[in-house]
Amino acid sequence: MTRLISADKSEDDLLEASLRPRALSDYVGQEKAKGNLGLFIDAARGRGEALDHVLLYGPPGLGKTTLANIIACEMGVNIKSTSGPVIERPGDLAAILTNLEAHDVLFIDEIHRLSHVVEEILYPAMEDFQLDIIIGQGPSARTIKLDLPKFTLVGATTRAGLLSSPLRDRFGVISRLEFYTHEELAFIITRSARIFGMAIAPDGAMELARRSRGTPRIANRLLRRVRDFAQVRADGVITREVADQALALLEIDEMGFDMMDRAILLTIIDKFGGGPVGLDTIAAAISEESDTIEDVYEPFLIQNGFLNRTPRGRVATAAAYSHFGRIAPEPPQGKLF
Ligand SMILES: Nc1ncnc2c1ncn2[C@@H]1O[C@H](COP(=O)(O)OP(=O)(O)OP(=O)(O)O)[C@@H](O)[C@H]1O
Ligand SMILES: [Mg+2]
Repeated sequence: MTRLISADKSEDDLLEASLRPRALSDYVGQEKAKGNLGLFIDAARGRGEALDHVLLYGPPGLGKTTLANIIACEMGVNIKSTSGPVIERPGDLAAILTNLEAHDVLFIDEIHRLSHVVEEILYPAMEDFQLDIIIGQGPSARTIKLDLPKFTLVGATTRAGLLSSPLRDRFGVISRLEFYTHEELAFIITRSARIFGMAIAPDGAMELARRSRGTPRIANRLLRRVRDFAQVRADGVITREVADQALALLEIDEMGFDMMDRAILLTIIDKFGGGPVGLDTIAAAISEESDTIEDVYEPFLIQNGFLNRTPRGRVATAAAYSHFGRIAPEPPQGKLF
């Protein structure tokens, strides 16, 4: 079963390609990343140079791929897109690199999943725009250096922490994408509704925004589900009431939590006395991958103060207890000093 709230891509997100903003000025929010990139893009264009390599990181669905495409568009260059797990051998990367044109953007999604041997090809390519190729085997093997066009590597990852430091150090621009505010999401939802030709009231957009876990991909997905509901059960207009009823039907609560968020928090609270409990233990208890919990669900729960990550494991906060109408255990008395 695919989760409605999941920030992962799924088939119906193909539709979202049509929702992708194409210019930096249409890209809502992320003022810090946008400000930096806008400046560097202007400077690079002014000098007639390739843009410095850019690393974008942040939870899924916040707009890394979108931003990579916008960078190429704003630079007026081509973009070649690939991803870490797809590039299996050094030769695969060499083939991609030698096919680039000057100033092109090479977008590598999930760059933390590049293999070591491939990563090593990337170092001289990023730094000196050179490719070291080994020809032959054994004693007769020799390396030749090939010059590459000056290109821009845009890397995206949900986990900057998993990047090796030599790789991270070769990026001139490192931008972290943040969760969106409700206002920004309402704006994105209204824009998407306009593109899809749907009728949505401002309070309907705001209600969806509030429940989208700070994530545009989820906002767009909820919009489509709620549209179905509005068509069948209401007169087609997405008002606050319609949004509310549709989301209740989809079991998405007022914080935007769905089954999986609830499972994570309630497991910690009910089965492990509020924690601390290790990530792997939680994962086993709810039959979900630790990586998925860490990448997709946790960031939002942590950022909004429902979950804490401590050296001894995950802990449910007082806010989590009160969200589920539970009484938080008293903190140990008299041990503070
Ligand atoms: N700033 C934004 N303004 C408007 N729409 C956005 C913005 N960011 C993302 N979106 C919308 O959200 C969808 C998901 O964005 P995108 O695919 O770029 O996320 P991502 O960070 O690459 O996710 P992943 O980590 O899963 O690859 C896009 O199709 C786009 O429509
Ligand atoms: Mg992406």
